[in-house]
Amino acid sequence: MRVALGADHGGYELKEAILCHLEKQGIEVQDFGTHSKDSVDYPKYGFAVGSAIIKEKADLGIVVCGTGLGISMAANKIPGIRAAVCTETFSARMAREHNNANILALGARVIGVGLALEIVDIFLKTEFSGGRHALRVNLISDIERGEEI
Ligand SMILES: O=C(CO)[C@H](O)[C@H](O)[C@H](O)COP(=O)(O)O
Repeated sequence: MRVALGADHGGYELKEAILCHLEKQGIEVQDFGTHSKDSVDYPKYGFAVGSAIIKEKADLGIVVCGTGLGISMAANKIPGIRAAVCTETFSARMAREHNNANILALGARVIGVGLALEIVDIFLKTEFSGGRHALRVNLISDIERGEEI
């Protein structure tokens, strides 16, 4: 599995913890920055991670900002990206199982590192269950294409 990782300054420290956690497990990680706590603009990092997924350079993405909100909004502007903000493990599992989310968004000012790493592990190990959920995810794609549903 290849994971694309990105954060703004608010998410920088949690991103570093996630990077270390995933590398310890032998997971291939592409780090799109930011690389310090200096103030930066979160849309650039949401775009970089989302683009890596769409270009098939990574299988799943993880983005982090203060709340997970702004960076997920930016990533979700890319057609084909389904970024889900998760603050607990149940939503992380459902985001993959039911919504086929391809990016996990975390808020470093909302949850602690321990919970964030548990959420990451669950998100990465859960498979999309397809079936009726695939039909619904396809309807999201129809909306992206400007179709009426
Ligand atoms: O985009 C956000 C909110 O949706 C993130 O939490 C940012 O990290 C936050 O807005 C950055 O705020 P700062 O005051 O510039 O550190």
